[in-house]
Parts: sequence; C-alpha cells; structure tokens
Amino acid sequence: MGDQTLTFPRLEADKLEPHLPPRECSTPFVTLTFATSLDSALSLAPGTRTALSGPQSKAMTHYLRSRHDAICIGVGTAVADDPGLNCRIQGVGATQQPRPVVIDPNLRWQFTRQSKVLQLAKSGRGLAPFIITTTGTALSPEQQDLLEEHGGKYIALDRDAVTQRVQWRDILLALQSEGLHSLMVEGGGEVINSLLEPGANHLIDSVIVTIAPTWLGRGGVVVSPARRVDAHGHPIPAARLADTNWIPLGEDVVLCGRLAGSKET
Ligand SMILES: NC(=O)C1=CN([C@@H]2O[C@H](COP(=O)(O)OP(=O)(O)OC[C@H]3O[C@@H](n4cnc5c(N)ncnc54)[C@H](OP(=O)(O)O)[C@@H]3O)[C@@H](O)[C@H]2O)C=CC1
Ligand SMILES: Nc1nc(O)c(N)c(N[C@@H]2O[C@H](COP(=O)(O)O)[C@@H](O)[C@H]2O)n1
Repeated sequence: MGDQTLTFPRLEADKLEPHLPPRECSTPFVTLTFATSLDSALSLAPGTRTALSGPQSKAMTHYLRSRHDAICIGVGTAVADDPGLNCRIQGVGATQQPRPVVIDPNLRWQFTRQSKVLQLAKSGRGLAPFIITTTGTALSPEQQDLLEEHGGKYIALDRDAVTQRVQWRDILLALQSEGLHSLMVEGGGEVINSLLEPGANHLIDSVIVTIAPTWLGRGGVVVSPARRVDAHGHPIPAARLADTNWIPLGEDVVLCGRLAGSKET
C-alpha cells in the first residue's frame, strides 16, 4: 500500500456502519478483517507482501482503521510486510491514529529506526506499536529504548499452560487496560486461524473481508481454521457468517457479517 492520502465515500461508509464498533464502547469490540483471494489466500507465499485490495477497498480498510482504537497483526506479518499500520484517510489527524499491536511471543521482530511504523510515528503520521510478548522473554534494552523513544512499549503476558500460546482473552484485557476498546485484527494467516478457533471465536464481534477477483495459486498463506468434528467424529464447518451484507467496491466485494452461533444476539 502506498503513502498517498485516501478518501472513502460517505455512501459506502454508511453501509459498513452496522458492522463497526459503536462510537463509545467499554468492552473490547473485535473486528476480524483481511483481504483474500478466491482461493482463500492472504499472500502469494509466507514472508511475501501481496497487494490484493483494489483502490476502493484499500480506502475502506483505512476507513476501518479510523474507526478502531487499535490494529493487530502477528509477528509473521510484521516481518514480511514492514507495515505502516496507520490511517491515511484524508482529515484523520495525529490524535486519531489507531495503535498498532504486534503479537510477538518470542521477540522475532527486529524492528529498527528505519521500520515504517516507527518512521510514521516519528513524523506524527501514526503511533508506535505495543508489542505483546510473553512473561520471562528477555527484552533487548536497545529495542526497548527505541520502542519507548517513539511512544511504544512491550506488554508481557503469560502463556496458556496447555497451548503455550498467549490467550486472546488476555490480549483483549491487556489492551482494554491501556484504554484500547476496539481492535481490528488484520492478520496474518496464523493469527486469523487461531482467532477463528472455537475457544476464541466468541470474542469476534464483526467480520469484514475483502474478496479480490484473483486466484493466487497453491503455496500461499491461507485462511483456513482447524477442522471441527461433531460428537460422532464427523467433520462439520469450522465457522460460518450470519447477517451478511455484500458490498461491491470497484472490482472487489466486501463481505460483512457476524460469526453464526458464537455469541448470543
Ligand atoms: N491480505 C491481507 O489482508 C493480509 C495479508 N497478510 C500476509 O500474511 C502473511 C503472514 O501470515 P503468517 O505467516 O501466518 O504470520 P502471522 O502474522 O499470522 O504471525 C504468526 C505468528 O504470530 C505469533 N502468534 C502469537 N499469538 C498467536 C496466536 N494466538 N495465534 C497464532 N500466532 C500467534 C506466532 O509467533 P511465534 O511463532 O514466534 O510464536 C506466529 O508464528 C504475510 O505474507 C502477510 O503479507 C497479513 C495480514 C493481512
Ligand atoms: N486490506 C488489505 N489488503 C491487502 O491487499 C493487503 N495486502 C493488506 N495487508 C494488511 O495491511 C498491512 C499493510 O498496511 P500498510 O499499508 O503498510 O499500512 C499489512 O501488514 C497487512 O496487515 N490489507
């Protein structure tokens, strides 16, 4: 995605409104949003940045960023994309920028002063990231200083005793205590697939997916949550959307909905 200022028409924004966090929300509102190909791929290969959204749906993503307190990605995406994670919608100023959140349990992201997200923070066009890591992981004092100099910080959380992962519920609670009440989870594949699992998907309030009219081919990073089975061991769908709204935007279509059965309505 480039650096130019974007606009998103009011008419299209109104169609998204039922799928967005309320202007004031106290509990964490979670929007799962990403761009996918027709073969459910986020990118051509692991570690590869791939443009899928057309100009209109790209502007839509930035409009979504303007409507959330924070944007969450996994360390795989941070390393692959060197993302900016700011909002480039015209008129959105420094004080309205979302907080980037990077889940990096093992401190694999070797960001530098040249990393895009820090450059944007330095120039007042975005915020420095909060990096979710795990308790007991040795922080590098140099990385910590660099992060804090730009206004970011590390947040260390305990791993779940069984999965050895940081639990989504704990991430949301930690962000809430930082005053971040709405989160858009952008990716990548592992992060999205883990959020769609039965133990976590009740935390998702809204799903907004850009579908681009292209097949990326095998070998890409794919959104495909773990297979579920019924009481007899027969396969059942992993998840399904309800209350769907399909919004054509240029050559893409934006699919909005909520996860069927994961929350009481
Ligand atoms: N089209 C789109 O909209 C988007 C595309 N992308 C693309 O996706 C690709 C990256 O995806 P991927 O490689 O899957 O990496 P992810 O960005 O999903 O990061 C995965 C890593 O995050 C850490 N992690 C922490 N908590 C969790 C959790 N609960 N579940 C899963 N992972 C967790 C793990 O790190 P550790 O192994 O150290 O524990 C894991 O390896 C890139 O190519 C990027 O361009 C990314 C975002 C959006
Ligand atoms: N909505 C959307 N469409 C695509 O085609 C994409 N490749 C992505 N990727 C996500 O956006 C991040 C890059 O953001 P910046 O432009 O650098 O701010 C990238 O890291 C993915 O999270 N999204």
